[in-house]
Amino acid sequence: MSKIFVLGAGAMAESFIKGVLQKHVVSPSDITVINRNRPERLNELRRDYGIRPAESIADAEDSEVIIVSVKPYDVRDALKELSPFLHGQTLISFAAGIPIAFMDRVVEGRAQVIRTMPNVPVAVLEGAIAMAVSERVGADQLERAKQLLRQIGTVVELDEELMDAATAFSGSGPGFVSYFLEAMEQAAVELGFSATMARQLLIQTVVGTAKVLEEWRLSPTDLRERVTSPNGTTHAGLAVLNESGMREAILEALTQAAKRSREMGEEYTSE
Ligand SMILES: NC(=O)C1=CN([C@@H]2O[C@H](COP(=O)(O)OP(=O)(O)OC[C@H]3O[C@@H](n4cnc5c(N)ncnc54)[C@H](O)[C@@H]3O)[C@@H](O)[C@H]2O)C=CC1
Ligand SMILES: O=C(O)[C@@H]1CCC=N1
Repeated sequence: MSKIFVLGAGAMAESFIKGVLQKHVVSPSDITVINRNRPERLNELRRDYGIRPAESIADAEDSEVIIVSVKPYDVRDALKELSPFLHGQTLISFAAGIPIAFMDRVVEGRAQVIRTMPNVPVAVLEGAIAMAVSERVGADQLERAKQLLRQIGTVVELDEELMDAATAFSGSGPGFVSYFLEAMEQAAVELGFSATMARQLLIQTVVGTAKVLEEWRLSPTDLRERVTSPNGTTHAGLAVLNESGMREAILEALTQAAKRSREMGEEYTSE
């Protein structure tokens, strides 16, 4: 694989680096990372992964792939700084909400822009990666980008108008699932468990559930029905969740998350 330049050294960038290095698709010395704040962060990443801290943004010039992993409100400035060093490289953005047309405009067409919404499980090669591209991206570059991202997760290409929704349930998804688990863990503690003991069973329950859904090709409705015995324990618990409006709350949570993605796109790209 070619050289990769990573712009921004936060949580999502680290997950990406961890994932691609596990697959040996690129060697650590071929990953150059730049960060605006906290220079010690680059030393941490060098120590943990062997990546190369960038000397300056100009180092992007030598890379074939550039990962944009700065916060949405930093994308404009980051791309402006990057722009003089672009000459057709593939630019893969992780930023929530920021449209392809805006990025194309800021870099004045000097890069092939691919908008993605990955999630943190790319670090363990179990990412869910939504991807949108414009017609400006060449077939070869698109294929190479997909090959890279497929190493670290499932890639789903979709129309850009669906990216805000994908951001809500797969980008933010690990946060929502963790929230549910936080509540389960708290309940387990109330029921007499230690948090550590409960977590062991809870995490395995989520991993096992996901695997059954995937391997047996069941819908969540099918699996829920298999687990729910008439008048049994699951039935008793689900009755409470239904009465409490859990389903409506989830719908509203994802609607608001998607709306926030759209809003960020508008807020941080207005001239
Ligand atoms: N954290 C997550 O689970 C996910 C995040 N994303 C997206 O990934 C992007 C990064 O998110 P996080 O890693 O959570 O953020 P973060 O805040 O942890 O990291 C962003 C880093 O970018 C650096 N930065 C800002 N401007 C820069 C510039 N001009 N040049 C170089 N470095 C610069 C900051 O110093 C910071 O270390 C965001 O756009 C977010 O929407 C997407 C999917 C999931
Ligand atoms: O919360 C956020 O805005 C980012 C985007 C998806 C996950 N984290």
